Amino acid sequence: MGNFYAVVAAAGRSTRMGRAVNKQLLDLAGRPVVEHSLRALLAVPVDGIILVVTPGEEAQFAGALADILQRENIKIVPGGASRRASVGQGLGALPADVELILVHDGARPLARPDNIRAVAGAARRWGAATLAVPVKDTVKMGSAENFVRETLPREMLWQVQTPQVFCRDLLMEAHRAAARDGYEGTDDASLVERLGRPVKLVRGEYTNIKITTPEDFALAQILMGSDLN
Ligand SMILES: Nc1ccn([C@@H]2O[C@H](COP(=O)(O)OP(=O)(O)OP(=O)(O)O)[C@@H](O)[C@H]2O)c(=O)n1
Ligand SMILES: C[C@](O)(CO)[C@H](O)COP(=O)(O)O
Repeated sequence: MGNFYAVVAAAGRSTRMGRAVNKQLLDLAGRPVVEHSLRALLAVPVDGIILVVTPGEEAQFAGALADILQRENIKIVPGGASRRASVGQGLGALPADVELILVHDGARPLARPDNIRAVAGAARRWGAATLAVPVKDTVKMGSAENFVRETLPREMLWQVQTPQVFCRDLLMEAHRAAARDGYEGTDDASLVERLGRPVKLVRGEYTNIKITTPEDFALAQILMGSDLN
């Protein structure tokens, strides 16, 4: 298949990290968090990356990533008020001839190139695919008063990650429909699901964590220096 581009969403506010600086610019093993995410994609390889950052932080990202930006085909664009809007901004900056689109969180620095190749292969076959891992804990649905309503069937539950990969036309249609309907969702796969189209689950690694809270960052520091990822 033709051009394979990535959109990396890095335009969040890092509220749950509770730090003044964008979590994607924190130093993780000598590099900004987001640089690890970019390097994993470039190793796949992808043909180019649109890096979506918080409006007003473009210069900060450009400075922190100066070396890699000089060497690689990476374009920085400002994001939007929600993750869906930010990815939408990234989609708008893609070249016209892109056929396969990968969407990744800038805050997932531990994605492995072999897993990324696997999810891209599944998207080529099925149209849409996401990395995911089977849920390990028992998951219960709670009521508003915190009483258990239901124990969900664990053998069918997956914890969904990024990268998620899509054929261009399908992802574009899903984003147009979501924007039209005011549907935000928490990932891109859910925008495709609501069109009634299949999304293939590709088993990834438990180490592909998203840095959301300070304990995630501490865990990422441990994992980065270990042979577990
Ligand atoms: N308007 C937004 C919101 C989120 N993201 C990105 O989507 C990914 C997943 O979001 P999350 O981890 O929730 O990041 P934040 O929104 O920054 O976190 P918080 O909710 O704690 O503020 C992150 O890489 C984040 O930068 C984005 O590009 N644009
Ligand atoms: C896209 C994602 O990382 C898949 O797990 C996740 O849904 C992002 O959610 P968040 O609420 O924006 O952290």
